Amino acid sequence: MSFRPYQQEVIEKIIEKMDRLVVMATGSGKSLCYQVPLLVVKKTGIVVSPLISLMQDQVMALKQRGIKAEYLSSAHKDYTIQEWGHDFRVEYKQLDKLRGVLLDVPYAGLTATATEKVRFDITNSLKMNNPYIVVGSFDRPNLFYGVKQFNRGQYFIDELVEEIPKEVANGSTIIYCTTIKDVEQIYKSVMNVGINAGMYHGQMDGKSREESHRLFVRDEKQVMVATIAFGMGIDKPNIRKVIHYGCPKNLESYYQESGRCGRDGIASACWLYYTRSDFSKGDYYAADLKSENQKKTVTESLLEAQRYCLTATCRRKFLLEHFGEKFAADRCGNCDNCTVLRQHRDMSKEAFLLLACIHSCKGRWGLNMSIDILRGSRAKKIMEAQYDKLPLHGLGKAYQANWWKALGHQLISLGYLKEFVTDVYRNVSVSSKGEQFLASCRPDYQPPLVLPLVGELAEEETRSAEEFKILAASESEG
Ligand SMILES: Nc1ncnc2c1ncn2[C@@H]1O[C@H](COP(=O)(O)OP(=O)(O)OP(=O)(O)O)[C@@H](O)[C@H]1O
Repeated sequence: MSFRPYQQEVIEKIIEKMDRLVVMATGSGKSLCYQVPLLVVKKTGIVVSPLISLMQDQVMALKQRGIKAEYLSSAHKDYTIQEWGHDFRVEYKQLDKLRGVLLDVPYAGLTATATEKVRFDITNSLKMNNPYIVVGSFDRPNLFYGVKQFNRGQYFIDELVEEIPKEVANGSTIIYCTTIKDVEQIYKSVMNVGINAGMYHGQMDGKSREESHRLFVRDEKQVMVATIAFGMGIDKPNIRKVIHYGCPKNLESYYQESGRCGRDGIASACWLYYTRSDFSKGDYYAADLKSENQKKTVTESLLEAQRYCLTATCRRKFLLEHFGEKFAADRCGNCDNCTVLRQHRDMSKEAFLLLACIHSCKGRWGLNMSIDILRGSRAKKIMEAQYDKLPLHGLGKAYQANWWKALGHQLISLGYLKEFVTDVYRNVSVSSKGEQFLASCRPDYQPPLVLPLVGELAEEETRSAEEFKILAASESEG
């Protein structure tokens, strides 16, 4: 066996008793970096893990190789660290106390998703002494990334189940759900079509979870339907598909969970299915949080996950840049946005209306307000602000609200609009690029703005575009 990038140097440094911080992609082989030094120096190591399933997985794999290992876990609760991306886990901050007990023992922090701020927090909180820091690429080139919009209901579940390979030889699949109720429903549907599936969530007792995990790892269950309790650290080489049924709360979780896919390096796919209501769960996620700052962070993180779902540009580039890694090309050629041929259309007129309306609202509202104005709403808040008097009021009736939202999100992802969080509210304003576009427009002329028809923009496109043309013509005649 030869080492993978960084492994040898990291192993050597720990043997030299240097503290280390290792940030390497999912599936890149971080475990070896702390396991091998212990075997070489023949000493016991303490591994602190954030998830019970991760401990089970590691202990199981070590025992299979004849290495003595045990785990101690909290009795009932499955800890997850969704906040990993923005804040270093509070309990982990206490690990520096071990410094006074375990003298002359090197510390190693290993993660797949730490941003620069979190790296600093880790080395600081663990009082790392002149740590050796390794930051590898986050890219997983063999993974295909794709996103689809869905509407809740049995019809969609049947469609989703159809996409699961029926042959065990085709590898296994994980379906991540956002609620236990969804896990149970999808599990039932998968079993109904004769696919041998397992289930894993935090309300199952420890024994059933362990059994379910074991059967999946041994290929006795072909599909695992799970909440994110079955997440980080699951190391099964032949997972060919990771499906997210519902948008995750943040991209750190998404990267970790989708990172279970294709760990043997063979081409595999990560599909994320979102439904629009997923994006309004920010309040729910933030409900238990005390500080305004934490609430804002959760809202912003969900917003970033929403942007990932709605972007029409390269998904890999988007993900990598989220983690602060520059991806030189504009297209990776291995995501839906880079490979699917999409219809395009000149949306200059519609973009002009939306930008002009948002401009009139002066960044004081979210996207929905401008859409309501364009669609001619006479709701109280519109009348109170006298937005019904704007010349744009009602000019966008021909399109559904969701169509306008999809256009708005495209304009955000292309930099014509900026969405930002104030308190916990999401406001939208016109960016300088959008201002430039507006400056080049007149009511009867807009320079071409050709956009791909993604998601809801593609739906009802022909009918609405025709109606819009008729409406626009009658407005200009009148
Ligand atoms: N040098 C190597 N040669 C071959 N296989 C390796 C090597 N290093 C690690 N692996 C294998 O790669 C897989 C992924 O390794 P590991 O579980 O340590 O990844 P990780 O970096 O901890 O990922 P994650 O952050 O996603 O949990 C494992 O199956 C491991 O056995």
